[in-house]
Amino acid sequence: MELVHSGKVREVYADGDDLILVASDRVSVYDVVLPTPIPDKGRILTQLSLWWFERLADIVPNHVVSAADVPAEWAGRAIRCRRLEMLPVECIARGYLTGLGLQEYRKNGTVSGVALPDGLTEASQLPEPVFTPTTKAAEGHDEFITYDEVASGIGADTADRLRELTLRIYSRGAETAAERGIVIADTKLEFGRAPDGTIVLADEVLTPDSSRFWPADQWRPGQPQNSLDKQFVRDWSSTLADWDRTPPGPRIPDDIVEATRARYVECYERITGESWR
Ligand SMILES: C[C@H](c1ccccc1)n1cc(-c2ncnc(N)c2C#N)cn1
Repeated sequence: MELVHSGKVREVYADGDDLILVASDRVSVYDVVLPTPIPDKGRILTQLSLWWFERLADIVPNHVVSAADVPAEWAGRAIRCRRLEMLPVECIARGYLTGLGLQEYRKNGTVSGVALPDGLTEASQLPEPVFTPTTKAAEGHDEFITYDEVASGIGADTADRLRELTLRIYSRGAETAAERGIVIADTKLEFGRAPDGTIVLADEVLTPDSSRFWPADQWRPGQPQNSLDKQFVRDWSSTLADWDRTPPGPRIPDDIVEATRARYVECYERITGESWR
């Protein structure tokens, strides 16, 4: 099986006409992959994606061929998916302002060309979710692009469809999570085009790796929010005086690994209502 794409925490292999998307147990903080695996992280996030794909099928078709027909060594953390012509846009929906979106807003009062109200601050909830696409930068951080730039790149109809789908999927996810005490502040989606031209939801969907998950009962606009999944690792890593946040990073202590694993289990169980087995 040929490796065709490698990301910080996932790989894509070619298998005949299909692809196999494999999620590892690696965790990345501050864009650095740490050397200590979080047991079951890959399985938990893969099963969460599958749960969302099923519940979003009324909104958009997806790329899943099979979650079972994958090599045994990757059982539970790999998805056989149909090969699509991926669209060159990171489709980001934001319901809250933070991260690079907040930085862009503070510079221009807009994000991806979308004007936002004055007076917003760290973790402000936006009046309504906004589509803030970025490019897929080969190196470094993705760049914000305007909706018009997306349209000039892939056509107005496709751009309109991506915006509509991104916002509908985010709203469905955010509403579902809010009922379970979780704020999904933003999410990144990727779409591809099937041979018949249909726009298909690909990649992973509404996971803590592709989205910001915050505990709703701790939401306090005006300050950085705790990440539901990664906060233990972030807090631990910020205590390290001698790590300059460059790879490979220090080994994560066992207690932080276990607490982080428990948070991924909690994300899965609270969102799906199912016990992690
Ligand atoms: C961004 C993502 C990625 C994942 C994991 C590691 C590095 C990159 N990726 C997805 C495809 C892709 N290509 C064609 N058809 C598809 N159905 C998919 C999917 N999903 C290529 N890359």
